[in-house]
Amino acid sequence: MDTPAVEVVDLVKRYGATTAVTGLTFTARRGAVTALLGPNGAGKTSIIEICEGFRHADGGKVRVLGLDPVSDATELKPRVGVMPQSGGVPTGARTAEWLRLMASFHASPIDPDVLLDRLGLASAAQTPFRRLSGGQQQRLSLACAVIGRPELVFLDEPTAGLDPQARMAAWDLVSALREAGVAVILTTHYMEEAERLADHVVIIDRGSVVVEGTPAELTQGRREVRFNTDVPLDAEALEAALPAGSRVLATAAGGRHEYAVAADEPDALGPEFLATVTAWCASSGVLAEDLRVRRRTLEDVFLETTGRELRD
Ligand SMILES: Nc1ncnc2c1ncn2[C@@H]1O[C@H](COP(=O)(O)OP(=O)(O)OP(=O)(O)O)[C@@H](O)[C@H]1O
Repeated sequence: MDTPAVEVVDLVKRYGATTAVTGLTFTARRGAVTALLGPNGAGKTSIIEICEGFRHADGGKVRVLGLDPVSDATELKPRVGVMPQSGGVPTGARTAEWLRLMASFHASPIDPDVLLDRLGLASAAQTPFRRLSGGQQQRLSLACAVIGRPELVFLDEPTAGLDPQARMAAWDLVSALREAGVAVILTTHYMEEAERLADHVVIIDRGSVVVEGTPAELTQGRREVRFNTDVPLDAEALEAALPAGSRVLATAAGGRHEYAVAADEPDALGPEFLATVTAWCASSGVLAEDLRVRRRTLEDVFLETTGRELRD
């Protein structure tokens, strides 16, 4: 049981001329939720599908529960739960019937009726897959991934498109799996989801890890000063007055000029830093309104490490 749930070392994946994963390394612990975050096209699905044994790597090492996902696929299959992004359920299959069939392939499955109830699918038990709403189809896929009580489950965007109630139910299920000692590898575009569920967050951009840690480690000590003014400021001059590595982000909205000022290092934004900002404003004859020091969220860290420009 000492081997990690997933160990990825120097992973490389190419599609023709595109290198989607460029020497990526991370480890996911057993009994923990590991979230892979990244902008569109960062390489998350490629990594997950290689770990699931659905795609071949072009370089590096991947071990899942200590085994090779391709050559040990038969041994891994009953121990690993997979939630396919596009359902994987025949269109005519009825919800409960399909889940019972999936349960029959496992030695000690979760009771299908309990799972249907838990995921709010009891009223759709007799409905064929094609008549389920998108959110119901998504929840049935999630149920299929966990029905066999896997040691490890891969969830690729499990709550994409779910309404808030269904998302909550999915979060409760993921938390319950973790409590039961299951390792969960999750991709998501919802930062709140990662912040709530993940023990470890790996932020990926352009096929490599840009930063990783617990949500607390990634956000701890990281603060920013926000304020707005009715006249534009010389942001470069403010930046020059602050300790090296500080950044001033300016945006204009509703006739106001808004500023977010951040320090480079965690804990660098203290009382003196704040005093420097307000003194600079005073010397420029500018009143900083709605001034506040706020803790930065995982979303702030994500945008800072992966940039703000749109991806393809
Ligand atoms: N089968 C394929 N053939 C060619 N290129 C592909 C293929 N699958 C993925 N890619 C490319 O590899 C890169 C990584 O894609 P991937 O789907 O792994 O990213 P992702 O992080 O999961 O993105 P998203 O958040 O949009 O789901 C992208 O540039 C994508 O266009």
